[in-house]
Amino acid sequence: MGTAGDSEKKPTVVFVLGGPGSGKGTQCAKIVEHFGYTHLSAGDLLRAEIRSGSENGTMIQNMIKEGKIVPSEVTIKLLQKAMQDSGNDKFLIDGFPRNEENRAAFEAVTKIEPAFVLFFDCPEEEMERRILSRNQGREDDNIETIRKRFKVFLESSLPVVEYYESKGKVRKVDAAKPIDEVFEVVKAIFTPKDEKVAV
Ligand SMILES: Nc1ncnc2c1ncn2[C@@H]1O[C@H](COP(=O)(O)OP(=O)(O)OP(=O)(O)O)[C@@H](O)[C@H]1O
Ligand SMILES: Nc1ccn([C@@H]2O[C@H](COP(=O)(O)O)[C@@H](O)[C@H]2O)c(=O)n1
Ligand SMILES: [Mg+2]
Repeated sequence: MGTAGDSEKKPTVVFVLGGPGSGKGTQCAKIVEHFGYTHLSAGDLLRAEIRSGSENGTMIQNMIKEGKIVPSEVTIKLLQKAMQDSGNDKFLIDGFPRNEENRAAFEAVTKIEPAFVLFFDCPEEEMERRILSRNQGREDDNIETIRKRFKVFLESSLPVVEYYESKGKVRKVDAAKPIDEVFEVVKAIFTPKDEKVAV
């Protein structure tokens, strides 16, 4: 991945946002299969950092348990390294930016603007149902932390979506539908205009 001032082409970045349990990871896996992007989940990178025994591990673990947002500096370093290591030039960045600090810091450090923001819109009751039946052993998938995550989403993450909406960059998808129906809509968003079949 290039840095500011490099002549090399900037990577394509799509931010994938939506409430906890809205289906970001599920849909990203399908986009990867069909469109050749590399999927980087900020939450997964933070969890891997805890497992690696890093000096930030305890801080990250405590913040995730509380549903709080880890300082941008930490998350952006992990994202940059994963982008470099991938060898790809197009990325789905899932669960980031989660607040205004994440957004501004990523832009300042990488000088990358997202191509667009894929936003999964889903009612809270449906997201809660999905998380409580997810069974992936996540320490934050308990009702107490889920409620905190919903609060952070409303107060800190939705304003980021609104910021990109004001720039005309948001592609909003109804995420309450079954997985394959959601993906039909997502597929149309990623399919280049000249490849779309007229009906
Ligand atoms: N459209 C859907 N309909 C029903 N269940 C779904 C749908 N999309 C995802 N799920 C299920 O809901 C759960 C949460 O999905 P997923 O992990 O993709 O959400 P997420 O947005 O990445 O959540 P988080 O923000 O907590 O990481 C998973 O068990 C997944 O299989
Ligand atoms: N930009 C981010 C993304 C995530 N976190 C922390 O990880 C938790 C889980 O994130 P998921 O996307 O996997 O649900 C999240 O609740 C935050 O605690 C973060 O700090 N910054
Ligand atoms: Mg996820």
